[in-house]
Amino acid sequence: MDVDTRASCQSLPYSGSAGAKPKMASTKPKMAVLILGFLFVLAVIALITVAVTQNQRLPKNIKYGIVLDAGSSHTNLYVYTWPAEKENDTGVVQQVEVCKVEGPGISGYSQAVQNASRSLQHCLERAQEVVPQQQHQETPVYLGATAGMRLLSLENRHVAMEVLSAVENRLRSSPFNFQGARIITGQEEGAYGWITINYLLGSFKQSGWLNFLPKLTSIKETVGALDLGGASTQITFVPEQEQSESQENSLHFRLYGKSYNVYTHSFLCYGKDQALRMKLVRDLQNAETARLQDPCFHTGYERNVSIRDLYASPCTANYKQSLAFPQLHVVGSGDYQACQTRIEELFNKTSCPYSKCSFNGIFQPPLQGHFGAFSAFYFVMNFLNLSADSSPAPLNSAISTMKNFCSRPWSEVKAAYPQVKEKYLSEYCFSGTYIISLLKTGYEFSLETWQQIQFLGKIGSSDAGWTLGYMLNLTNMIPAEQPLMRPLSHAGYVGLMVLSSLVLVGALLLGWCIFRKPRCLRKGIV
Ligand SMILES: O=P(O)(O)OP(=O)(O)OP(=O)(O)OC[C@H]1O[C@@H](n2cnc3c(O)ncnc32)[C@H](O)[C@@H]1O
Ligand SMILES: [Ca+2]
Repeated sequence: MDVDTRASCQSLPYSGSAGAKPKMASTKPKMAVLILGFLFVLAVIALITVAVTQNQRLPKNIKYGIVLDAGSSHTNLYVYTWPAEKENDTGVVQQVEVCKVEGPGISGYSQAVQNASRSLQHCLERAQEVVPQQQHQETPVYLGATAGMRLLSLENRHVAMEVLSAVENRLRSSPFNFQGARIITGQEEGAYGWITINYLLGSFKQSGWLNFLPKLTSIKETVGALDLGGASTQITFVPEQEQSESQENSLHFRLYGKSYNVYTHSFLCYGKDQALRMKLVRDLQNAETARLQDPCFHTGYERNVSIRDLYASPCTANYKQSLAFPQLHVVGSGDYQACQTRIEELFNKTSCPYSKCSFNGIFQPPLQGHFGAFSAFYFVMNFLNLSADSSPAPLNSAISTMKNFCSRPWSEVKAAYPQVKEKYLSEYCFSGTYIISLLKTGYEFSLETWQQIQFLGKIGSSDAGWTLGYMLNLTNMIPAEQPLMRPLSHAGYVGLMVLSSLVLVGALLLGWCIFRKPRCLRKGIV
């Protein structure tokens, strides 16, 4: 049968006999339904339009922040960025730039203070390129100096302040919003490192779409932080026992609506450069000649060390003795076991005034949970291929790797890694052995708990370190209480609005078809 599709779905035309009056009573409700239906469809269209247009994302307002990490070995400048409207969310701040300042750390400029400020020039220019010009003035810049400056301050407070004010003047004259340059404490360094990695790993997040039911959301465990610098090392974690035996090692935080009792300790002089100095000074005590055979360097490796420089640090000053020779001639013998024995003498385990200590009589509660180990922990273990992504090589294989690496002659090592800086390459045997001793003997990681350590350099695009946590704290970006959040995301909200509107339209059409039975649905027409 041929059907005229154009006419088939129209309402039935009036078909009474000529001259008969139309039935007004039956058309009135029809009209009312039509008008109501029309208004309903209009309302649904308006609803969808409002959902889509009104709830549209505004163009992103990006903010920037700059932190300079004035470490003992060198200075790094970090540029962070985050969307302004989300600044209280966890995990939204990202590192977009790291610039390594040429030359030594600022504490190395004690003899030529103005050079410390000049050294920052290149990285400040780089930051001016990364941050859009119209935002320079509103972008905060902070400088935090760590163990190198702590040591210089102990040695000569006046010179340390001179260095600090020279870099401060340089930062003040930059187009950014200078917020301060100071020496941070070891406690702060440990705490901010812990905040950084847990912020980046999302450990503070107690969210999910069930935000409004906090009891049901899972609260993640935090991860401990292990930082190894050139002049100090930090250990920070949440112990099982809430009560601490030593107040100076305990910190309390309230972050995103949860309280944390954190243990932290910073060992000044136990960064890897100062630890090497302390070891050499101890070795020197028994030396009769200027030649020192050192098992922590490869056979065939030789290095001259100035005696004056060696004793110039507060870490070694107590061992000062007058020697007949101005230089120490270090000759490598590449023996892991002997090296480890010498290094372990640096950890005094003889007395502990608490129920439990790490070393040097410092309180440390039993290790708890997973740990992220960064800075030199990562540089060294990564070079030695001992920093697998998920869990590290077992302690025993780390030890055999070290035995094997230390025993390789220097000529062979140098030829195998021509692209690696000689200063770093020559010290990987010492550094790897030191890391194992510090973790195993110092902090008492066992074969089992060693597996809980993850050596990490970056988390996402951000370096693991104290700088991000420092900035988050100073810009008040970590709220004490969980910020109120909408139960649905933007996309979820728009989707749900559109879906409900479509369901309403569908229901209306279906109702129309069933109850009004337009001609098209009548038997014989379709
Ligand atoms: O925290 P402080 O103690 O002030 O020191 P820092 O901040 O300068 O210390 P880093 O973490 O930057 O570096 C720690 C040590 O690792 C060394 N280092 C840096 N990059 C390295 C690499 O690629 N391989 C080996 N060692 C490296 C560096 O010279 C330091 O001795
Ligand atoms: Ca550091």
